[in-house]
Amino acid sequence: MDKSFPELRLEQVSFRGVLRDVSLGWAPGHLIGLIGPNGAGKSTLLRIAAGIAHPTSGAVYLRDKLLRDIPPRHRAKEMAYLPQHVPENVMFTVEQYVEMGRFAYRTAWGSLDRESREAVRQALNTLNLSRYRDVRLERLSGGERQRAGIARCIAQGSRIILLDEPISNLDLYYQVDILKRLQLLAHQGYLIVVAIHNLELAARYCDTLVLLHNGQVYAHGSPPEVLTEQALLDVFRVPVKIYTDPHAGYLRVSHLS
Ligand SMILES: Nc1ncnc2c1ncn2[C@@H]1O[C@H](COP(=O)(O)OP(=O)(O)OP(=O)(O)O)[C@@H](O)[C@H]1O
Repeated sequence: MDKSFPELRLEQVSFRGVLRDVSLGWAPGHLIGLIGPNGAGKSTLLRIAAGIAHPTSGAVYLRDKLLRDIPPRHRAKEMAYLPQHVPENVMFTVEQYVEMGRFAYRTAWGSLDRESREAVRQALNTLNLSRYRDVRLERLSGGERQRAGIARCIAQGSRIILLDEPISNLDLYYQVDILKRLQLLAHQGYLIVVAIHNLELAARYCDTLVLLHNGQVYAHGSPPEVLTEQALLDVFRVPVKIYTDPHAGYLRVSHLS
């Protein structure tokens, strides 16, 4: 497939005054960072892109098909979605929870095939959760539970992965580890979209950033194109200095207030 062909497309999407006339298109092979202040509409946009909420006007397309016309089981083979909060009070073990990511592949008897069991094993391993496989989700720490959510999405095996603040509860090691893994997956041909508040990590690992402000796209492009001092002042109301770290070579965002 032509990598520049938008796999997932939002066309003039509006939602109850929360999103206004949002048009975006993303191709496989990219890690996209969705940034913006609290209440800007990031979660709403991801829910709409995942087909969990429907736009009040406009449309979402997965390649040439309207997303809302694709049955849930087929959609699950195409895209995975991690909500902002992984449920706490559930009785399932970590393994059972990650297995739910494979629901589209369950046999008519509800069992998992070999490929699914292997996908679950690998995802638990990748997220360093193998030793918790028989522990109930409610017994995990916030960060461990978030990693279980990411494991469930990765186990799903779909080429589009939408993650709402996947690193918000993670320690520094896992923040970097997860972003590196997502970047690698994206560059192997996945389309990955993450809502993220850490602007420096977003700049470092994402190929493209979308800056949302009051439900509209304020800027969309490469990290240096989007992260400008004026844009951050306009959107976050914080004066910042943006510069390239002379030692690391990465963008730094320094608060001036
Ligand atoms: N179903 C809904 N109907 C109407 N308004 C909603 C709905 N869901 C969310 N909102 C409102 O939309 C706004 C944007 O919410 P959203 O969760 O998308 O923001 P966000 O950018 O993800 O914020 P945060 O960084 O705090 O997670 C909020 O003011 C919220 O109250």
